[in-house]
Amino acid sequence: MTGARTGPVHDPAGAERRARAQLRPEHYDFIAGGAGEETALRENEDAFGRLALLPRVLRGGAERGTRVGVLGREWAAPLFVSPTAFHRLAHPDGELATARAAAATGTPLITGMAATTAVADVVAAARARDPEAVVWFQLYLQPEHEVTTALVRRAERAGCSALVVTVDSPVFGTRTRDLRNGFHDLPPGLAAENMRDLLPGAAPGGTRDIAMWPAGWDDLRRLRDLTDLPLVLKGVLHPADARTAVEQGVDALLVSNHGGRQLDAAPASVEALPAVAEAVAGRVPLLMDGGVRRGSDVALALALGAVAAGVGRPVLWALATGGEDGVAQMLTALREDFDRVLALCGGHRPEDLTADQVVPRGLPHRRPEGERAW
Ligand SMILES: Cc1cc2nc3c(=O)[nH]c(=O)nc-3n(C[C@H](O)[C@H](O)[C@H](O)COP(=O)(O)O)c2cc1C
Ligand SMILES: CC(C)CC(=O)C(=O)O
Repeated sequence: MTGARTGPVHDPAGAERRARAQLRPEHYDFIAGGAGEETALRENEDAFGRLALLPRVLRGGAERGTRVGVLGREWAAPLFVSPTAFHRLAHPDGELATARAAAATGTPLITGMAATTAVADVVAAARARDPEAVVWFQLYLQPEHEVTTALVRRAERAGCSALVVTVDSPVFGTRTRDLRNGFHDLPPGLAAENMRDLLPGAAPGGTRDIAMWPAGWDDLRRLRDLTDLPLVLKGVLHPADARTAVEQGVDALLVSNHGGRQLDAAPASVEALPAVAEAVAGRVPLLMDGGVRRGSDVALALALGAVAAGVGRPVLWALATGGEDGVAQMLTALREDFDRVLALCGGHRPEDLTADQVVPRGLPHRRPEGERAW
């Protein structure tokens, strides 16, 4: 059979099940959980399930490629690793394993401020695999400007090529599972390493060290003056905010409901994407994350206006069960799955996917007068 599948099998549900069996229950819950009743969390995946892709046919066999350009760099595929906290909860090698796997597969990595490995070590691990590896740093603006400044300098010195400012977190979302489990602090030996020596008092130990704080557009302007790195705003869902962000000179947007961990009443990320894409009208690149589990999810996100889609939890499940190799296999399988979906949609390049190829599942609601559905 020509073109039959040979690579690693992509099995998102199985990966989570296997990871759950490995992890301490409160750590599994921290990763898997969302805010409130976990509606936004569920909706991220369900919303993709409500969308179908209309394939185009007879478009010929021009050479196919998955590369995309983002902020002046070529990415191997329209796929990146979203920032998630505390990778050493999932595996002793933590962020180092994730960074190596991302670099080895040509996948850009957004490393988190709440990492259990210092950003300099994360970037070094990635660059040891690929000197050209793309690593961005995710930042929560901090109430003390000096702390924000110190974090930005750490990211710059480490060699990160963009700052991803998470703006959906004026306060912490209600993490129902963490409250039930009493999970607030990292186990002994683990710390939010990027915060080391930035706060008075004890060594950094958990979620309490990272302030989620109601920053404003003024604070963003202050950050703009602080650094020449491109700024990406993460967590924008309202088209008016997207417009303001573009006017303020932001370099890219990451449309996200934070994996359903902040506002539980928020729409699924993919549902918010079309209005943001319309507001931005191509002036800056749009990234998205939330519920991306398979190649067709990436394709749907691209068709609706994103240039690339990110994965959060799938990375942690793969890390928990397989360390660096597990993450590399997952990223490879996801890229191959996307490549196949692209081909099946009649596309040769990611940009070939267009909004007219996205249709809601189910019978059409409106039919010409008097016409029967069957
Ligand atoms: C365990 C965990 C920790 C996270 N930590 C952060 C973080 O520190 N900063 C941030 O901007 N987003 C954080 N996120 C949100 C992710 O960046 C991303 O938006 C989300 O996980 C994407 O959804 P997915 O998990 O369905 O792929 C976290 C998500 C999870 C699951
Ligand atoms: C512990 C936080 C700093 C990170 C987190 O859980 C999140 O952003 O969802």
